[in-house]
Parts: sequence; structure tokens; C-alpha cells
Amino acid sequence: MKRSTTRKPLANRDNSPGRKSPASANPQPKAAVAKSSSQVSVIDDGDREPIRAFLRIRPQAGEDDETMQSKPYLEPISNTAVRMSDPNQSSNLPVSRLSTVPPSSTYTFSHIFPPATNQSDFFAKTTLPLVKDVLEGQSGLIFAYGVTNSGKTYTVQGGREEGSAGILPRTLDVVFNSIEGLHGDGRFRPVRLQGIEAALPDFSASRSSAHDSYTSSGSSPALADILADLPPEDPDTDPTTLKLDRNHEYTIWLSYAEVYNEKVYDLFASVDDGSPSSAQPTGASRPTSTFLNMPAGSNSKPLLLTRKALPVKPCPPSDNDSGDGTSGGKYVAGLRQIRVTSAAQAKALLRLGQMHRQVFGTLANSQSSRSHALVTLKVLRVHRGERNDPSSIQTSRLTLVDLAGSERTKHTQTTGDRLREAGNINKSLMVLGQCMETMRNNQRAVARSLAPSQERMDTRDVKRGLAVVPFRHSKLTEVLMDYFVGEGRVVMIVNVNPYDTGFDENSHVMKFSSLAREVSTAAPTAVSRALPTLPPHLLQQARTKSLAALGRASDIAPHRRKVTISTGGRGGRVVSETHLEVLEEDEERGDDDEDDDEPINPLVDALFDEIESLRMQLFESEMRCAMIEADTREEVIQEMEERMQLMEKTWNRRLMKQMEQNELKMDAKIDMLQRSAMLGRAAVPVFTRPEQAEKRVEEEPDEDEMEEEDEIEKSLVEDDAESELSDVPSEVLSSPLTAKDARNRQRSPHARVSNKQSVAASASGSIAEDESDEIESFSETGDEEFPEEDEDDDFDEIEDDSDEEWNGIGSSTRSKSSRGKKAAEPVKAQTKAAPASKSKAKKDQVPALVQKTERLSLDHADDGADSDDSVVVRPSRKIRSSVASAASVEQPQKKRQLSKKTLVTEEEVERAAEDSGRPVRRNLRGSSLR
Ligand SMILES: Nc1ncnc2c1ncn2[C@@H]1O[C@H](COP(=O)(O)OP(=O)(O)OP(=O)(O)O)[C@@H](O)[C@H]1O
Repeated sequence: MKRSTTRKPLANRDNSPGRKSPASANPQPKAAVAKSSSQVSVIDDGDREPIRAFLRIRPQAGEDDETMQSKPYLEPISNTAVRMSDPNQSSNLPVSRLSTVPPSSTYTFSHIFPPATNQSDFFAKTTLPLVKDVLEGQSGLIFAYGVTNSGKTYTVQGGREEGSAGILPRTLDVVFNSIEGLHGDGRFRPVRLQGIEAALPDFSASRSSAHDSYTSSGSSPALADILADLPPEDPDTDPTTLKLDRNHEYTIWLSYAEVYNEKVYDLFASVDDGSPSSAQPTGASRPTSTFLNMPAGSNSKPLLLTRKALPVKPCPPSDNDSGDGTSGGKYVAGLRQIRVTSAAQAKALLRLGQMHRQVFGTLANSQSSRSHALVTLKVLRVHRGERNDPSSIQTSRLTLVDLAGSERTKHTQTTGDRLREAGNINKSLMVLGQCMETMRNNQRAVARSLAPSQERMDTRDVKRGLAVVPFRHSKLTEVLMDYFVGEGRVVMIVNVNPYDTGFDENSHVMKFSSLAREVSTAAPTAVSRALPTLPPHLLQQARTKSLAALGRASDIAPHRRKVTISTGGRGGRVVSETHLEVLEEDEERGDDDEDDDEPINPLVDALFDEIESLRMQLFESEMRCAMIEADTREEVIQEMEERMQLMEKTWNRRLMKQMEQNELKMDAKIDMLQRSAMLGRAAVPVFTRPEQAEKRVEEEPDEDEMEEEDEIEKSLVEDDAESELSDVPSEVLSSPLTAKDARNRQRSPHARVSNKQSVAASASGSIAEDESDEIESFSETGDEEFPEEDEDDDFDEIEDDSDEEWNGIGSSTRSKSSRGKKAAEPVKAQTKAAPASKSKAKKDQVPALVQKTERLSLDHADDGADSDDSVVVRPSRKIRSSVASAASVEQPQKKRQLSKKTLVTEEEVERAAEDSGRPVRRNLRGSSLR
């Protein structure tokens, strides 16, 4: 039969020496609201102190960690102050528009621990005082707060290396070191928050072993086996021993709860795999290792693991020390508290709980804690002389909390379950901050009302002016509420990673810690109880409404998740996989819940719900935006790539076509050259590329002249280098052909006769002479010798400097580029003025010649713009001079180009020349001779 007893008030701070902390130097109000008969508690200022906040700076991770910055943005400026500077500002990176954080701020702490601080020192300065308190009957809370990856778990639980045990295992070590030889018999056990009750009726004082105590308290044998199966000796133990009053006996009870997705779970509870044999009543324990050892296989039916959320309930007034009839905080109903008699047992249990936590809470994200873990150590202390009197038993608690990392969902691809987790983590941390803020404001208001300068206010007015502390808006704050409103010291460890990329998040953490330091932990418990209570039906309505507002059906219906446990072999090989389905059932609500006398303000509730729902929407929309942006970028990139490929193909095709055409041209040229070589020197073939070539008519010189010119041209062909021109005999240079050739070489890279062609020409014997010949436009003395031509006619008027010089007419300074119709116009005008009679005979002959050459086109098909070979026929010097003298024109001579399409054979040209009564010499001209 269980028997509940009310405990005696514990020794309060008045009995605890050395309670004043440096932080308590802050002026605090002398007294808060005087306790009324009904609901307002007395606050004795002498017992209150602000929350202590310690900053721990994480050392820099390995260089391989790409997510980290190279320079820390946090710099300690003293033992208690630190300056934070926005790295985006210093590196001129764009600062987030939404950032509300100033670029540089200074924050103060109770103490700052640099990265090099070892675990032992850290424990001694932050946690050891609380351990001492709890063994002396004082409750305490210590929680680690910080963004993901800032070192919270390392601080609380520790690392793998020797000597890196965190504050939790060290606490256990120190407790059991200190109570060595002072163990109680465990005839009473703790219930709820502060109550105690007798252990099972069959309990006998002689059965005090751990195994017995588990069995007697309803634990499964498997749990006891696990706890009995302890590792030999833990080398990483803290040797610290505290001096205790040896007239007392101590029993230590351990509980391990998890707040995940706004539900509280017992990490020591059973795991039901669905088989009837394993079905156990709620709250019964089943070793987690059982399901981890289950036969694995990817094809096997997923195992169903069920766990039930535990309700958080207000303590009955009977548990309240004050005996004023008000409730004494809230407790997790059904949370198992297991007695442990050694640090090793406690650690083994915690390991088991940790496994449970990983499977249920963090399996899908094993790198990060997604839940708040609360380990509570309860100490029942009784005087040896009063061990049979339950009323003499003192209960104290020390809770160590490893909070989930304050999330940065906007930086991570968080969706679905993860997003929901993140929302809930942020919600509980936000509510924690709001609770602190409200408490601080309330305390300030009270302090103001009590200030000597102020008129003394009625305590009821003061009470009415106080805000509701929103503990009930999150499970975390609900569970921890008693530490804030009741007695107990609260210590906050702020973990920060100064290399972390989340500057904004870390700034919020810092702000939170500043806020916490302004909160005194002995706030009036009545503040949250002093508000009017809604009738039960309205209370229920408000609950339903708030759940509906959140749109979280899962808060009402059980939430199912699928998880896969992989057992790895060597080299990352997966040996086995076990598929599990996790069913998280909502807590049961008893009828007595409706009698919850907790004050509730529907408006505040609705606002919180609205905030939460908006936050979720914001996260979701940010995620959607990020995904849409990523998709769009990918699409654009793909499209660009396709276009590039298309362009590449097109250009490749064009290039190939061009190359083919060039090859064809080259072939054609070679053919023609070969044919002309066969024809021999006497009959020089004429090659045409009608479109691009200039057509010049050249007078066939007489035998001597031809020989002379051939000699000269040959020597020029052999003479490739410009510089060698000086070596050319003066009589050669004096030749108009040679002079022109030399000038053309000097003028531009587009010289009419390229070296290459010259070499080719020299290699081709007599053909080379023609190739290397300067081919010139047909030169005429005047229009009267030619029919009047349109600008579009086949005859292009081209001025030729060389000929002008040669004929001693015109200006040699006129450039080729200025050649054209404009330049030809004055010539036309002048030639028109010449007597028509003198040129009449020649005029009659030339059109006939032109017509003939037009008819003799060899390649009409190749009439494109790129056709460049053409017949060049130039009247002999004699004809030109006779024409000039006949025309008696002392103007620069006009030259006309024959039809671009004109192609003639040698014979035809000769025939045409014979018809005209003059010998004609034909020269070759390739496209490159332009
Ligand atoms: N003081 C320290 N010294 C050495 N290593 C540390 C320290 N603090 C943290 N680390 C290392 O940094 C990593 C992240 O730390 P930890 O897991 O404790 O972060 P966390 O804040 O608990 O993250 P989460 O909230 O995601 O669980 C771990 O590998 C841990 O070993």
C-alpha cells in the first residue's frame, strides 16, 4: 500500500552558508509582495539571487570542417565580458536584411570559460556548488543552452577521450564519492515533485541491493540485469569528495525524461515491440537493448515501437511545503525514478536512456540532439535517528538539462518531421526566454512598488499589475517551472562556437543569457497562480482551440515515424538493417486534468499559438523559396548548356562546311595549276574565279618585252623577303611591274602576291611566273574607249596607283582603299572631255573583247561571293600608250575590271585579241592575290 507523506520544509538558504554569489551583488529588491492569505507569496530578498550564466567557448574544430569560419567572431575582453562582432560586416559580406543584431555588442557573464578550459575545471566552477547544495537539501537546475554544434552535449555528457567526462557523470561521481558509507536503506521513495511514499509493502529493510530495489519497484528483470552488468572500472571518474554531515543517510534516485516535439517521454520506460508477451503496463521498464538485438533483415516486417507521452500535472496541494493549500509546481506523471547505489549504475542507466533517446528522438539526425534531455537526481536525506519517520525526510533535486540546439531552419534543408521538430525546439526555447523576460519584468515591477521613493502600493494592485508567466506554453518550461518559481539555484551554461556560421543565432543566445542574468530565481510562486481561473469547460475549449490553431493533428492523434537502424561492419559496410515504426502516443488526459487550477488566459494562449503557427509558415515558405530558387537555377543552367551545345554544333557544322569549300577550292586551283602546267609556257592557262578576282587586261608585250618582264618577275618571285628588294638590280626596280610588286609587299599584309604564292609559283615553273605576276585591272585611257557602264556593271572602275605612276599620270600617294567610283569620277569627267573621234576605233574593239571573255566563263556554277579567281586581261603597254596618245589625255588612266563571272580560256582570249588586232597576254590570278 502506498502511503503519501508531506515532507517537512527543507533547509532553506538561510541555513546554507556561502550562498552569496558574486552575481548577487546586483541590487535586488529587499522584499517582494507580502504573502497574502490567499495567493501571494512572500519573497525574502535575502534568499534570492539572479540566474548565473556561464559562457563556454568551444575550441575550433578540425580544419576539415567546411561549415566553420576561419576567424572567430567572439572575443573575450575579460573574465566576465565578451565582445561579438558580425563577421559579415568586417568581411563586407552582405548582411541579412532580416538581421536585427547590431554589428558589435558586448555581453557579460558570471564567468567566461575560454576554449582551453578542461572539463574538470569547468565542472568545479559551475556544477560542484550545486552538487553540494543538493546533498545539503537544496534543489538546483543547470541547463546548457546554445545553437547546434556549440558543445552542449560535450559539456553535459562529455567526450570520448579520457578526462573528458562532462558535468553529468562528474556529478554522479562526486555524489557517490561523498555519500560513501552514508547510504540509506531506501524504504521510502520519491513521488511527484517533492512527495515521498513508502516503497512496496513487501519491502524489507534488509533488501537494499540495487537489484532488489528495481524488482521491488516494478522494474523488469532485464533492466536489473543490465544494471547489474556493469563495466569493470571506469577510469574516467571524478575523484572529488564533498564533506557531508555523517549523521544523515542518503538515497539517490534517478529519472531521465525527454521533451521531444512538445511531449514528455520517460527514457527509462519500456519499449513495446508489439508482441503480446512484451506488452507491459505503461511506465514499466523494458531494456532498450532488447529491441536493438532483435533479428535484423530488410525484408522483415517493421517492428512497432510504442511509447507514450507522459502528462505534466500540477502537484497536489498536499505536496506543498508551505501548507497554504496551493499546488507545489508541476511534475511529470508516470516518470520512473530508479534508485541507484553507485555512480556506475547510474551511468549504465543513463547510457540505456541515451540509447532510447537516440532511437526515438534523434535516429534520423544522429548528429544533433533534437530533444531536450532532463536528468534529475533526487536525494532523500534523513537523519539516522529519524529514519523511520517519513516526515523527517528531506527531498532535494538537481536537474541537468541538455537542451536541443536552438535551430536555424533557414540555414538547413529542414522539411517534414525535421521542420516540426525544429519548430517545437524553437518554441520551447522561445517560451523559456519569454518566461524569463516576464519574470524579470514582474520582479522589476515589484521592486519599483517597494522602492522607498514610491508611495506604498496595495499588494493587490501590485499583483494585478504583474503579467502571467507563460510556463504552460511549452512542456519544457512547464516541467522546469518549479525551479523558477520555487526555491533553488538556477545556473545557465551558454555554449558558443565562435567559428559557427550562425552569427545571428549566437547573438540571440547571448541576448537570452543577458536576460537570464536579470532574473531572480525566487520569484513569487503565486504570480502565476494568482490570476483568475477559467471554468473547466472554457479551459478545455481553449486547449482544443489552441491545438486546432496549430493545425497539428499529430498532437491529437498518435504520431507514427519510420526509422531504420543500421548495424555497420568494417569499412562502413552495412551488416544489417532493422526497420522500426515508432508510435508516439499522446499522453492520457484524466478527468482530474480538468480540475487543473492553472490560470489560463485564452488571449495569451491564442497569441502564442498564432506566433507558433506563423513561425511554422515562415519556415515552410522560406524552405519553399529556397527550393524554388534552386530549381530555377538548375533549369536556367540546363537551358544555357543546351543552347551552348546547339551553338557549338552549329558552328562546328559551319566550320566543316567552310573547310570543305576551302578544300574544294584548293583542289580546283591545284587542278587548274596542273592543267596549266601541262599546257606549258607557250600557252599559259587562264584560271578564273569570277566573283572576287580583279580582272585585268594586259597587253601582250612583244617577244623582247615579254622575256624581259618574265625575267624580272621570276627574280621577284624568288626574292621573298622584303629586305632583299634592295638587292634587286636597279633596272628591275625601274620596271613598273617590279616597282608595283615591291610597293604592294610593303604596303600591307594583304599584298597582292604573297610569299607563299610566290614560292608555289617558283616551284611551278612557268606557271609561277603567271602566279607571281601582278595582275591588274584593265586599264583604259578613257571612257571613250569603253561603252558607258553603270556602277553595277561588270566593269568596276579601279584606279591603280602603280599604273598611274608607270604612266606618269596621277598621284602615287592615293591609297588603294580610296580606289573606287568616287575616285574614278573626276577621271570620267575628264575623259569625257577627250575627243571622241580619237578613241572610236578602240571603243569598238573593246566591247567585243569583253563580250567574248564573258562568254568564255569556265565556272558559272561557282558564282558565290567567295569565288575569287578571274581572268585578268591587260592590254599591252603599246596599246595602252597608243590609246593614251590617241586620247591625248593627261589624266590618270582608268582601269576597268571585267565581269566577275568571266572565265575564258587562253585560246579564246587569244582569239579575241587577234580579232581585235592586238596580241593579248593573260595572267593568272588566285583569290589570294586580291
Ligand atoms: N570544449 C570542447 N572541447 C573539445 N571538443 C568539443 C568541445 N565542445 C564541443 N566539442 C566537440 O564539438 C562537437 C559538437 O559538440 P556537441 O555535440 O556537444 O554539440 P551540441 O551543442 O550538443 O550539438 P546539438 O545541439 O546539435 O546536439 C562534438 O564533436 C564535440 O566533441
